Amino acid sequence: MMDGNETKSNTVPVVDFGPFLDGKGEDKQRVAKEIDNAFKTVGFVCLVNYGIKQEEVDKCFEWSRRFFDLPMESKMLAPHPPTAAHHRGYSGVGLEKASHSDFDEKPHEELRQTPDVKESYEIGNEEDEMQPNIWIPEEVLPGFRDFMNAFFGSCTSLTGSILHSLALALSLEPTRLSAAQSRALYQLRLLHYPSVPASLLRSGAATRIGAHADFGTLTLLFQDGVGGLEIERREGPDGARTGEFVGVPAVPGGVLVNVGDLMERWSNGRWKSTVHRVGLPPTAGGEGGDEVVRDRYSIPFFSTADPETVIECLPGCSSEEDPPKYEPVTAWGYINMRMQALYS
Ligand SMILES: O=C(O)CCC(=O)C(=O)O
Ligand SMILES: [Fe+2]
Repeated sequence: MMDGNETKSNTVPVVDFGPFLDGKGEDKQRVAKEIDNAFKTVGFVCLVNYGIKQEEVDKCFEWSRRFFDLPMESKMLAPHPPTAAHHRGYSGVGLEKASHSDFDEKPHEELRQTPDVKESYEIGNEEDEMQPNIWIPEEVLPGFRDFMNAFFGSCTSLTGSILHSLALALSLEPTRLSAAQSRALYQLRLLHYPSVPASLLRSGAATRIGAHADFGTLTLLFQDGVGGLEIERREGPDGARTGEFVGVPAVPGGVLVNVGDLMERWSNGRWKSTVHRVGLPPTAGGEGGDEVVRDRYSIPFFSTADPETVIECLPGCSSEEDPPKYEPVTAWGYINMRMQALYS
């Protein structure tokens, strides 16, 4: 449950999603308000009882481990294409560099000097003809593809339920937001951050994932217990930015959900897309030690609106004092512009 104190100290509010999935009208309304509040002030919420069994999440982490444990030549049977436009398959350490939400070439070039020590595997909707999946051959990891497709379905369904709750918070038709994401052109990402000397992360010579905001509407983020995720602290009822980062420890049985830039835009800034990064876990030893930080796995699931959707201020998100701040843009035009910045 969220309360005022938690918001002030800016830990990510923990919300029990069970009553939204199974409860009556007033339960749904209460949960919707809690999520609305978390997105207004922090930009992140941690859901428990969210309808995907922990067993299924654990299995996904196991498959991820098995995938990344494969020899390089096997992983390279499903290589990420050299272009940003087709974002599927395996990327080795140092290939992708997260960037902040500006598109200025110069700072981005400088940012690229600091490598992200991570490898990733991107999976999309099997129906997505624009970006077909790039699987490793079935015999290399039998069952992997079926499992990932099923997990993709579970995450899609959870995303739909969260969108229903957000529509409720705005007093809109329950399907007002989910209908704009009906094609589920989403992205499931397996991430592995190999172990790395703590000194490199501490000095900034390397990062795990640099500070960035997500592009889409909502991201689900499953973390293991290693730690190191940090989000920019926001304060006050309008979630003002502070430029300071705070750690977000994993909550057992919880999934993080965060707002992306497209959703911030759609909601006219009501829901905040908060900058986050992964660095040195708080448990890493003291200054100057030569210890190695153990490897870390995480599983983000990125959702976005259907490409042709025009993203313009949602009903209930503007007023006379707070008129629409952004030009209408199609989801496709917006995401494309952001993807170019990643691999350029
Ligand atoms: O690994 C994490 O916990 C965060 C990953 C992330 O922010 C991303 O892939 O966009
Ligand atoms: Fe992210």
